[in-house]
Amino acid sequence: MPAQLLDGKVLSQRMYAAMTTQVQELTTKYGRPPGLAVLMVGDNPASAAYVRNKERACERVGIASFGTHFPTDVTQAELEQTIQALNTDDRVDGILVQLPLPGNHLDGTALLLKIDPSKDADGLHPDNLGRLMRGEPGLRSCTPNGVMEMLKAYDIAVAGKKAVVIGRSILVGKPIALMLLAENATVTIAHSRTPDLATVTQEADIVVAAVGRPNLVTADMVKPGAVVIDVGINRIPTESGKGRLVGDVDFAAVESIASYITPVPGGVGQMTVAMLLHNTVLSYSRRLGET
Ligand SMILES: Nc1nc2c(c(=O)[nH]1)N[C@@H](CN(C=O)c1ccc(C(=O)N[C@@H](CCC(=O)O)C(=O)O)cc1)CN2
Ligand SMILES: [Mg+2]
Repeated sequence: MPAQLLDGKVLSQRMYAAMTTQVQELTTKYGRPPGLAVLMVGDNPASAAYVRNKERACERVGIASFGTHFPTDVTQAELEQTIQALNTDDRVDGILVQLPLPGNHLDGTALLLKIDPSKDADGLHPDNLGRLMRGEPGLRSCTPNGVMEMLKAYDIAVAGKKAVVIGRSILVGKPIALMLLAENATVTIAHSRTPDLATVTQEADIVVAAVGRPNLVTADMVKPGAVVIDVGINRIPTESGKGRLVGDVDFAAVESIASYITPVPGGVGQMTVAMLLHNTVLSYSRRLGET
């Protein structure tokens, strides 16, 4: 029997519907909508598309967006001043810097440190990452939080399960490992220096692939009945020249072995934007003393 799809499209639509009502009520109560500021530098086409998706999603649920687009040669000081101004702008509840930054002249970590942690919609400030590590409330990073939301929505038990996370990035690998641990999974983090990756993943009840390499996870690496979460986003060339989006998992082969699997597109990526909006509303609510 093929695996059941974990449908990020359906789940994110459901979240948007609920958020639309919530945002309407909050806007009436407090006299202003929640606001999200996205800083985009340069013109990487994929980043521009993600930023457009974020702005469209905000518009759909009634969140105000304050997008700022900078040329590639913007200075670090100019970006830091913009962040400082957004920190004190009462219309803004969430701030994020779209990644990756172009060139080598900008220090992304230094920019993140400038964001007021209570407005850190991406959950990437060390304060929020530290809160995650300590199990304290804070803003959680969007993609990992979206994965946890998917597992919850499909009633997939995590406690007591063996989870293998492939990838150790600060954006996905490390935070998802901590979130699975917080839900009492036994977590292994594998990476490019892990010898014999297949032996490690074959043990897993839950596999999370977050590396950015097409077909990294093949059928022989997956235990029958495992839950497979594909966080990879890889655009591969096609004859038409348009390119095709694939994840890190050989979907066609793994689908017949796993119990649940996320598609790409239409899986985790959809949840990333939904969780960003969720964080913006959460930050607004906390800043106004709602929660
Ligand atoms: N500051 C940040 N930068 C980046 C993040 C992030 O969370 N914060 N994540 C990625 C890019 N990203 C959001 O920024 C993102 C990636 C993918 C999707 C998505 O909806 N994917 C769709 C397919 C879309 C397509 O066809 O290209 C899907 O999987 O269905 C949304 C957001 C790196 N940078
Ligand atoms: Mg996806």
